[in-house]
This record gives sequence, C-alpha cells and structure tokens, in this order.
Amino acid sequence: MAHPGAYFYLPIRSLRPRRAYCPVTLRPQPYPRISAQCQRWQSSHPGSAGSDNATTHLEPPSPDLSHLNPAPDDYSRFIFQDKCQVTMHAGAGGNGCVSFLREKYIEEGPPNGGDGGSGGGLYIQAVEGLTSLHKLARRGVIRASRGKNGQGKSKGGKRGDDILIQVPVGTVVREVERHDPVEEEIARRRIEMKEEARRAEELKMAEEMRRGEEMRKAQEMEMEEGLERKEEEMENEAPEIEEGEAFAPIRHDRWVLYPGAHPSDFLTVAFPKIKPRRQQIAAMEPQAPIFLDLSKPTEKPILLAAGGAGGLGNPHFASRSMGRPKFAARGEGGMRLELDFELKLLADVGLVGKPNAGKSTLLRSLTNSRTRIGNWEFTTLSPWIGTVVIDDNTGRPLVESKGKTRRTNFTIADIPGLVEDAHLDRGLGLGFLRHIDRAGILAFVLDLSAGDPVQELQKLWHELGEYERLRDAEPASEEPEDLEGVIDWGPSSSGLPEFDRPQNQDIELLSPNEESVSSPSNSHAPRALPHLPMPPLHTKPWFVVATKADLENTQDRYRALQEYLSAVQKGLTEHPSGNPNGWKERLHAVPVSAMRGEGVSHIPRLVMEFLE
Ligand SMILES: Nc1nc2c(ncn2[C@@H]2O[C@H](COP(=O)(O)OP(=O)(O)OP(=O)(O)O)[C@@H](O)[C@H]2O)c(=O)[nH]1
Ligand SMILES: [Mg+2]
Repeated sequence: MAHPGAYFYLPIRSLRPRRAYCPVTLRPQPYPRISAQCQRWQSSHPGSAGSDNATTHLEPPSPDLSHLNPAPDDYSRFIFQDKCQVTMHAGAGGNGCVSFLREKYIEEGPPNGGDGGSGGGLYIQAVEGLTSLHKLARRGVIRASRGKNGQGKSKGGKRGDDILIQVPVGTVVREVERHDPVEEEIARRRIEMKEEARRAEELKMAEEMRRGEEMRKAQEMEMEEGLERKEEEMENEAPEIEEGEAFAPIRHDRWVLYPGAHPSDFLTVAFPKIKPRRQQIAAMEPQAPIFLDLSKPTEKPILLAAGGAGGLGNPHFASRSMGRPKFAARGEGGMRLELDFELKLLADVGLVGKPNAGKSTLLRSLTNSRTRIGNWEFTTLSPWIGTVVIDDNTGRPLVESKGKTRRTNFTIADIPGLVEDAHLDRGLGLGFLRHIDRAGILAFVLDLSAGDPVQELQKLWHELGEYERLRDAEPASEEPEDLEGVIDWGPSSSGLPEFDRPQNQDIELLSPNEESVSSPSNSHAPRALPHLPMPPLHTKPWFVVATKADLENTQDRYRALQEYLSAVQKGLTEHPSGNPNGWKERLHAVPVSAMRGEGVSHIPRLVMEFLE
C-alpha cells in the first residue's frame, strides 16, 4: 500500500478527471433549422424515417465530425476504372510421352508413354465488394498454366492451374477476338479432306478418260495392226502411282518423335489421322462470341475457356501393324480470348448534382470514404464509390430488409459535378455522364443555399435528357460504312449464355461434303463492339437530397421543393425530365446537413425501399 505522503509528489493535473473530447463544446452553435426540417420529414414519412429504435442504431452519436469538413489535404486517392480490355490465354495441354518398357530380359518392351496433362482453364466470377476494374486492367495479359508432359511408366502429366478472375457485380463481358487452335485445326482438316476428295475425283475421271482412250486405241489397232502389238504396248506402260498414297511430311506441331529414333525411321510411317481433341469440360464454355451480363453475384465460377487437352502417349497408337510406335501426340494449344469488360452497374446509387453541391461530403457522412472535399468546383475529378454497410457487420441489420434477398450493404457513387451544357462535353466531359448512366438509383443532390432547388433539379434533368438523346443517336452515326466481312452479332436477351453445346461436337470429324460451319469465333479481325444497351435514365428510381439545410434561408426553398415534388408525383406538374413516362412513384426530398451528419440516416432506409 502506498504511503499517503506519496500523493504529495503526484502532479495535480493527473488527479483531475480528464475532460472528455466533446465536439459540441467545440462547436457550440446549435442547428435548430435542420433538426426541425428533419423532424417534419420524419413525421411525413413514418414508414421510412420514424423515431423507432433503428434510428438510434443508424445514427450513433458521432463524437468527431471533423471528417465531414476535412482539411484540403485530408483525402485518399481512389483508383477507378469502369472499362478495360484484357487478353487471356487458356493453358495448352502437355505433350504425350514416347516411352517403352525396359526390364531385365525384356529387350523391346511394349510402349508405356503417359498422356500429357490438360491445360489450365479460365474462369470468371462476379463478387460483391469490388467496385472497379482497375486491378484487372493492370494485369493486361492473363495466362493459365500449361499442362505437364506425360512421362514413362504410363505416368500422366499434371494438369495446369486454372485462373479465376473476379469482377464487380454489374460487369458485362464481351468477346472482341478469339483464337482457338482446335477450331483452326478442324478447319484445316476440313480443307485437307475437301482437297483429297477433289483429287480422288480428278484421278477417277482421268482413269475413265484413259480407259476410254485405250479402248479407242485398241479398236484402231485391232483394225490396223492386230491384237498382238497392242498387248506388247500395254506391258511397257508405267505402273500406276496414286498421288494420295505418298507420305505427307511429318507435322512436328502435332507429333512428338522418339528421341532415339532416326529421321529415316519415319519415312514409311503413316501417322494416324487423329481428331483434334478438347477436354470434356469445354462443353460448359459459353457460346461464342461470349456475352456475359454478370448483374448478380455468381456463386460458382463460370468457365470462359477450358485449357487444351493433353496429348496422347504412344500406347494409344500401337496397332497390329505397328507394335512399338515411336511417336506420341502433342497437347492441344490453349485458346486465346480478347475480352472487353465494362461496368454496366457502377453503383446502386449515383449522386447527381452541380459542382460544389456537397456530394462528396454526403458520401463521407454515409460511408467511410475519404473522398476530397473543398469549397471550390470540381473538387472531385473522377468517380468515387463508397459502400454503406447496413448491418454493421454484426449480423443484425440496421435496416430491416423486407425482400427475400437480405442485403447487407449498398454502394454509392460520388460522380463529378454536372455543369450546364455538360452533354456538349463541357465541364469534365461526357465520361462522367456515362457513370450516371450506370447507377441504379439517382440521388439528386441540391444545394439549398445556392438558389432555387426546383430550377436546379430541372436543369440537372435537362442535362441528363440531352445526354440520353445524344447517347441513343450515337450508335447509328458510329456504324461503319463498309460492313462486308463484319460478323454481326446481338447480345443474348437472356443475359447469361446457354450451355447448350453438344458434348461431342468438338471431337466430331466432319465429312468432306459437309458445308463449313460458320465460325464467328475464328474471325481474326477485331470487331468494334457496339455500345452497351442501357435502360432509359428517366425510368430509373430517383430521389432528392436537399443538402446544406443548416444554412440560412433554406427552409422556404425546401418547402417549395417538397411541394413541387408532390405535384410531380400527383401528375399536376410535368416530370422534370419532360418525359411523360418518367419515374414518379415515390418522390422524396430528404433535407440533410451532410457536414453535420444530420438527416443522412434516412437515405439508407429510402435506398433499401427502392432496392427491394
Ligand atoms: N454548411 C454546409 N456546408 C456543406 C454541407 N455539405 C457540404 N458543404 C460544403 O460545401 C463545399 C463543397 O462540398 P463538396 O462535398 O466538396 O461538394 P461536391 O459536390 O463534392 O463538389 P465537386 O466535387 O466539386 O462536384 C465544402 O466546402 C463543404 O464543406 C452542408 O451540409 N452544410
Ligand atoms: Mg466532390
């Protein structure tokens, strides 16, 4: 036990209770205006913003609001990419092995070369939690590994490792180009067989003509010199050599030769005509050309391209006439795919507003994002995606989900500010209007302190409408004039491809008479992909976030905005987009002070209503 005298030496400061850090005392100004507006909004929307327990969960007392009004250098860099093209290679199959059993007293054992391992496949999966394609874009070329070669003693080669690429939900994958060695080999064989059939036909005709000629000559001779002389002539004729029977040069791209063999050993070897092979799993590949609309998370990875089949070892070629074949098959090559990835759904909610409206501050107050905030226009120069976690990762949802799919979070995109005539590429260009196009729900962020919010809303809708008009007119003007040789294809309406390729289609040898199957997959010219079809902007659910409600003279403006929206909803006023079919089921204007973090808790509730 310490001596009571010891306390005498302690500094007096340490004995005093520490004063808790309290932002309220640091910023003593009350904000009665926003609180009053929020309360009114709550009472008018009892379902969505009541004073139930969930509110207290959603809006825990924030001890520190400095992150909502940060210093100019307090932000992080957000790398974002919504489009990219990637070249992907499936692994080639390993080669078969040429080997023979060697044992004591067995001089020339039977063949025992193992088969090569199959190459690694390419898989894709859409997962939640990813928001950008920049990681994929950085990889550029992706290769699955090759299967290992077979070995002696009938040891098969190890199969190559598969590659799984993960993309954000809402990604659309389209094929730009493909190079399929198996398909090419099939096409080459088809040409060869046609050529052979043509040559056989020619020989047959030549033979018939020769026979006819001989008959004619014989008759003449019979008449002129007699039968004896004709027989003499026929004996002197050269023996028939069928061109088709000549041995073709060895195809080293298809065969592995026994290293111990001499090239002359193969002069009389007739290499079997084996069909190009595919792995069984290749039947699961989506139909070419690939079009995948990954609008939902995919539980199981989807196969894009199976690796090449492994080559067969030499025992496969043993026959009665050739007991010890000194060759084995090489593995089939892997497919090369050039794929275009595009985010069709950037985020569940897109923040649309003029520069300096307070979009980034709103995103900061809703999420943990560290987007840049500044009191000047174009603080945000590229989209930022934030995730609103609605179950706090505790398993107990803060917003009760009524739908079957229990969502635990949703994403919000902070998009650079929209200026007047943005559709004419003013401001930060048309690029970010494309991002607005890719948001599921539009949240119009209106600065109540900046002027008439109704007018502002109408201007924003006008820009969107003009952009939409240009966007829809674009494909026609971009159509290439010369369409010859371009293979036209339309994305499947069902989104996900149908896995209906017959199992044995790939290993079937086509008869020479068969017409060549159109193979759009093998067209080598890269195709200009058409624009992704997007739903019309005016049909998307939308709501208004009336921000900076803590400032002076904002109450009347908010009231006017509310009246305007209820008139639109009732059909008394034209939809701000000017389109009679514009979405106006449930129009809300949520007053918030993003900088104070007040009123923002209603937004997750509202968004969840829309999402369900
Ligand atoms: N008083 C008040 N000021 C706010 C509020 N929200 C944002 N601001 C201020 O408004 C200014 C602009 O905020 P930002 O969030 O950067 O605006 P923005 O819409 O992202 O602007 P851009 O990125 O340029 O398009 C900053 O100085 C913020 O502090 C608010 O609710 N109340
Ligand atoms: Mg911003």
